[in-house]
Amino acid sequence: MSQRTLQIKALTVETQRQGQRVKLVDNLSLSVERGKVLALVGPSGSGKSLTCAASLDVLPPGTWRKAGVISIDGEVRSPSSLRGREVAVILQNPRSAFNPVRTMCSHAYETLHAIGADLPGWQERAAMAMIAAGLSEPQRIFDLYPFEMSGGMLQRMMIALALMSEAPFLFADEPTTDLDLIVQRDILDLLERLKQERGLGILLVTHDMGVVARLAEQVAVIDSGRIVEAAAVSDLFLRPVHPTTRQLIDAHLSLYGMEWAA
Ligand SMILES: Nc1ncnc2c1ncn2[C@@H]1O[C@H](COP(=O)(O)OP(=O)(O)OP(=O)(O)O)[C@@H](O)[C@H]1O
Repeated sequence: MSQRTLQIKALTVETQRQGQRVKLVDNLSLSVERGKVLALVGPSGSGKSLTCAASLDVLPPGTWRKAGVISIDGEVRSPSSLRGREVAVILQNPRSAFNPVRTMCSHAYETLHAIGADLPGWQERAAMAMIAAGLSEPQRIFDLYPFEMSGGMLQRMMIALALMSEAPFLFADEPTTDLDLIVQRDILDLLERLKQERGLGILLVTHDMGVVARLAEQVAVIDSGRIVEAAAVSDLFLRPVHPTTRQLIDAHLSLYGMEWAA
């Protein structure tokens, strides 16, 4: 494992509202290690997705990165150079991430072409990634269009596209949100296996504390663009300090009919 740690330092993202500059992400720092999952949790609109987007230079129009440095093992990197090479991405709602008029084969080619890996044998590389992501019949799936696949299959395909790049880090933004419970469990199992077998370093964006408990070692809690608490998962569940953390855990416990032990 050559690259070990991806660091986001002092990231600030701004927008303009009624003539005023507003910070959407405020001086945020995170560290993602190979073979580990760091969960970035927080309420809706707290800045989770913008943190990922700013780190890869794909911010939406009307927002910009005001400050912040991304480095791998201490070497400063331009965010756009990381995308698809050092950092692969999977998103929620896989259906909207695919071009409806292109087959899976075409998507695989495009992914490999974008990183200069569209070399002879690219189809075998694509097929191996698809098998690793749990798509056991890659030759059949190559010919399918998105509308011919279930949400779970599409999420596996998105993970396969991420694996094709052989990037050491993965940003997974709400990867299970729109999937049914059984598929959610399968996708979380798959991410866990990829973390262990490939040593992927995963930044897992979620507001679901169940997903955090299942997959992450470390958690950073974000509220209004700022990290308000960071801890190992077990410590965070046992001794949450910040009110936002307590709210997230309370909501999770009440959803599943449980209460605090003390
Ligand atoms: N293009 C944009 N222009 C202006 N403000 C934006 C833009 N995109 C997002 N925002 C604002 O930035 C803040 C953070 O948004 P972000 O999408 O990062 O939140 P999030 O934590 O990922 O939320 P969710 O869990 O709902 O996906 C929100 O207040 C949102 O309204």
